[in-house]
Amino acid sequence: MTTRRGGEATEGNREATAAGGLAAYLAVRRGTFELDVGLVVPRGQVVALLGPNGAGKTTVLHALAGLLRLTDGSVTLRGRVLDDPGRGTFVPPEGRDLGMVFQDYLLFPHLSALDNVAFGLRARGVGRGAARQTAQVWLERVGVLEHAGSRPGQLSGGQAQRVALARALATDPGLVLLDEPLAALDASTRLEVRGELGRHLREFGGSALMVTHDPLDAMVVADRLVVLEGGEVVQDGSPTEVARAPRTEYVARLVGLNLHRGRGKGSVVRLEAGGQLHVADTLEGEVLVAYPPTSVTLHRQHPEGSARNVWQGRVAGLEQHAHTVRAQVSAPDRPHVLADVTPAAVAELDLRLGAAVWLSFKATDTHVYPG
Ligand SMILES: Nc1ncnc2c1ncn2[C@@H]1O[C@H](COP(=O)(O)OP(=O)(O)OP(=O)(O)O)[C@@H](O)[C@H]1O
Repeated sequence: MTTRRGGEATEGNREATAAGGLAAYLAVRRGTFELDVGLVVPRGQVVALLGPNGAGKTTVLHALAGLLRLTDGSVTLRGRVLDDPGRGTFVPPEGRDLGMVFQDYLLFPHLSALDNVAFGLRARGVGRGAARQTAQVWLERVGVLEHAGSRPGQLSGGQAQRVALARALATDPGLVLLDEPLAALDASTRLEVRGELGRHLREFGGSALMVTHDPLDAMVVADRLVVLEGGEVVQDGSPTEVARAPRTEYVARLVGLNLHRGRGKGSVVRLEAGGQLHVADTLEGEVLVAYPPTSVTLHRQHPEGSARNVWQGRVAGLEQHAHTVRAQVSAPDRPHVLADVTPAAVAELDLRLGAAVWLSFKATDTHVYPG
């Protein structure tokens, strides 16, 4: 084990052990892919793990669950070492103090909802009566007690999801792992379950880690977002921090902002992709500049007015987003810019792929922060 890795793990361990949570340093090699992630989740905290396809989210879950062995690093939960290849420690999945709500981790079809929830407790040696009693409490807590006697086949998606959550939490695990727990639900059920999920995960008494592709699920359910790209953590912060100051193009798209990298000097930022921006905050050196697509206006002629950032490009993409149209404007030696316009403006400006347009936005609509 390298010193750096050992050092990080020890520091994380100390923090999370004090709070009874999860401290992990995960190094996993799978063919050419390398995961290299430090993760501390105190008890009572819900972390959403986000990232593009192939970023390593499932690898993290599987490594924590013991379904995949670490190449290097360690996993400590509630002060107990679960995995540490350097010391030859490995606790198999069934010996870990975990609850799982995986997309493919289905309820047992032949058992009632009550027996599904009681199953995990029975497997941990709890007597039949006590297990069923605890299961009942949990079904009530997640709001599906009236379906206690139903088999999974008789439950709706939302009800089955609640039973799966009750099953995962009933054993009082130190950590619950969730893999896209809301993905299979229809829009209105999702809205309802999304609101409750965060509360249950914060209140059950352990740490929670949820993989999701949906930024809204992450923002509403989680206290903290951890974003992975290429097997590494590229951003870690509260939903508000991440939404306000994305650090990569992927995160910027996720939270719906334009993001450019550049070098600040006074109130001007010279952009890496070419050109320069006028900004309101002055920051010297490597910076990131973010601004919302709603602040960008498109014109057919060179615009009049006070906006300081103006250049010409061509429409390179048009996408319908609820009640607006998101246009991508590209120009040689300039960064791509997203602009939200109304369908009426699309018609009025005769916006179509390849059309020449001027874009403009104000210096005061930009947010500049260290890059
Ligand atoms: N069995 C395997 N053998 C070798 N490489 C693998 C294996 N499974 C996954 N990988 C590689 O590991 C990387 C991370 O995969 P992982 O499934 O963890 O990503 P993910 O973030 O969960 O992606 P998605 O959002 O698509 O589910 C990918 O590049 C993938 O090609």
